[in-house]
Amino acid sequence: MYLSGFGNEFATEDPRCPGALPEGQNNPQVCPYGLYAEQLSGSAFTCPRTTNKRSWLYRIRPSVCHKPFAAMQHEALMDKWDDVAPDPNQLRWLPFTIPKAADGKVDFVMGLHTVCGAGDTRARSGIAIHVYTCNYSMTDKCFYNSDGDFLIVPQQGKILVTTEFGKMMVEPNEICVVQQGMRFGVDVFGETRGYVLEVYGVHFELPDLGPIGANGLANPRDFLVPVAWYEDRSVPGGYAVINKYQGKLFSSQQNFSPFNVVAWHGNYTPYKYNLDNFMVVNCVAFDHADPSIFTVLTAKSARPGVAVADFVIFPPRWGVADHTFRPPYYHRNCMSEFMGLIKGHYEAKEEGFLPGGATLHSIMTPHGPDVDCFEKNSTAVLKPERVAEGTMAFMFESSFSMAVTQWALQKCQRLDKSYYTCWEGLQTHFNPNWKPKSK
Ligand SMILES: O=C(O)Cc1cc(O)ccc1O
Ligand SMILES: [Fe+2]
Repeated sequence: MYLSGFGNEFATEDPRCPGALPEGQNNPQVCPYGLYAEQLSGSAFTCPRTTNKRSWLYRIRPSVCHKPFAAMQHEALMDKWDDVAPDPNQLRWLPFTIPKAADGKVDFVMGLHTVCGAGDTRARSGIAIHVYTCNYSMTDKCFYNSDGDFLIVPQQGKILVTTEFGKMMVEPNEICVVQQGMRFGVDVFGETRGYVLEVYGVHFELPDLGPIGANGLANPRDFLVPVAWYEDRSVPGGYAVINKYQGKLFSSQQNFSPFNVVAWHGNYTPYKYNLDNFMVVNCVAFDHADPSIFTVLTAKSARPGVAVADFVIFPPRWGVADHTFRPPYYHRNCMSEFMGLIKGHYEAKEEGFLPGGATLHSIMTPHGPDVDCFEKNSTAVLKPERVAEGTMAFMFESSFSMAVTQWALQKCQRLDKSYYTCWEGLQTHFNPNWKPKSK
């Protein structure tokens, strides 16, 4: 069961406790069912109404009942970018390795590895891109991020995301967003892998549609929000609340489940979205449109039109452009482009870029179709054609210049050193005697 709509004001009660939401006020002297009222603020109190975000949670015990936080070891999570040497090369990773259950239990939090990022969690400006590879459900353990929002892209294995707001089942080809501060746990059902885009200090929004009009791309009604669900469970052995704070992990113990919210209302929530619902808009005449037409969500910077990060997808669609080289053009970009593949293959590179792998084309690093793609599409008969059928590639595009972690460059051992060779065979076709066709 889900509520629907992007950024709506929602109100939901676990059906076991009708009337749990106070009527007409947020802070009654005594809340219904003897619950505690707790506000979770996702924006400054004074933000304009259009960007003001907060929710009221009515819970069995408030979040403040916990033992002190202590630092935890986690070597693969990073937010310090200065101790890695810059590398402007085109980078490609083979599918990131998922730990086998026989080699040890790894849950979502312990399976998070930072690939690249930029900025500063303390200055509240920047991004990080992580992958998660795990084989075990978080047990008597939840996580929350003080540094920013997580946009989670499952690639292999569905994940059951239990949050303070309720539960979301998120399958590959769906995404979910868990915003700053929201506590959540992840259950897995086998070997599991996915990608995470973290943004510090901003939230994701639907992009403006401009001349497209009132409808299209990701429609607000297709965003799903969990309904209230609680468990009144004491955990005498200790329940671990893990916090990412200024890039480091901390753990604190409490003796009850944090998923004890009986009812909540507000507009600051986790949500999920099925990528099949994306209404693709594209060129129906000639030329290749820029990939911004495929933006699902954007985290805006203060500069008009410049995103901290965009989440862009390359969904199945028709290719119909006349007298056009239809695949992506060769280009250099003032933005960083990190790409991942959920399933199938990517139209600019049929080989080498595999589901569960990734590429990074950094600021002004040239890239584009490989040799096969160029040759094939330079001579193809241009009839209407299904493009990217059965596939789903995506891009995290950012205005930040990102550092790549030691883990991603070396430790993970998935960097494909031969990536550059996919362009080496591009021949010159230059013919100085070429003449325009007489009309
Ligand atoms: O580099 C890429 O493959 C992503 C991309 C796709 C596209 O259609 C146009 C520009 C672009 O950066
Ligand atoms: Fe690109």
